[in-house]
Amino acid sequence: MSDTRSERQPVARLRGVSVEFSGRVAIAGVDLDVMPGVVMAIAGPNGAGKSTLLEVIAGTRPLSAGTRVATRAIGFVPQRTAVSDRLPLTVRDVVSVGAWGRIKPWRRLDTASRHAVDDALDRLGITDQASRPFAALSGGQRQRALLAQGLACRADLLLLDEPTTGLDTASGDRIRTVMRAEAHRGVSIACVSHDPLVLDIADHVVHLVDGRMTR
Ligand SMILES: Nc1ncnc2c1ncn2[C@@H]1O[C@H](COP(=O)(O)OP(=O)(O)OP(=O)(O)O)[C@@H](O)[C@H]1O
Repeated sequence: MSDTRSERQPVARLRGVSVEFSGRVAIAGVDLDVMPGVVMAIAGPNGAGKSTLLEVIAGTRPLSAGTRVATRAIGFVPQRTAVSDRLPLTVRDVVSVGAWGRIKPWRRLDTASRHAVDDALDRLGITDQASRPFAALSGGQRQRALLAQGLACRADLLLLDEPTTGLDTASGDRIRTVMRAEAHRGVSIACVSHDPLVLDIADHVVHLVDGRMTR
């Protein structure tokens, strides 16, 4: 997490970033600083380039032009619909994957990692679901488990793709509460969302239209 020296440095900085797919522009000329301890929402119509921008921040999408600098640890929280129903994993297994950055995959978790997993389950209100198969959970519980996985990464920047879309009220409330609490702890949140309640709790909103930031 951020120390005092680096507190006001961006956790990720994009300058003049463009991404094209077969000559078709997905995002164009984006300048963006993601600052520590903020919730930044990324909004815009379908096809505007929101997910592509999230991938650029994550460092998983090659740039056609521009630069990306991100020196701190990044965690990615996928949409529940992007995760297979057939994974033969318990909820605790899914959350434990978040700790794999600090240990080797499938190794026994060390004490600090076990605490991080327990804490993440507790904060998302799914401790009682920990032994159940991930596939047996409701949509809201699955999305909570995936955010818990993100918390277990102990990243400086968490990237979320539509974390509350189509969820029950209690799950949406819990997820937004955890997003704000993480920002309060100094973690930066960048979140693609159409949900007005997420835009309400954001410190700022990046609007994309046809791949360009409009404000
Ligand atoms: N892997 C890919 N190959 C080709 N084109 C792509 C790819 N990924 C995205 N695109 C195109 O890039 C543009 C931006 O897509 P992106 O998924 O980033 O938009 P979005 O705002 O997240 O859309 P949505 O809200 O529908 O998820 C679209 O025209 C899309 O078809």
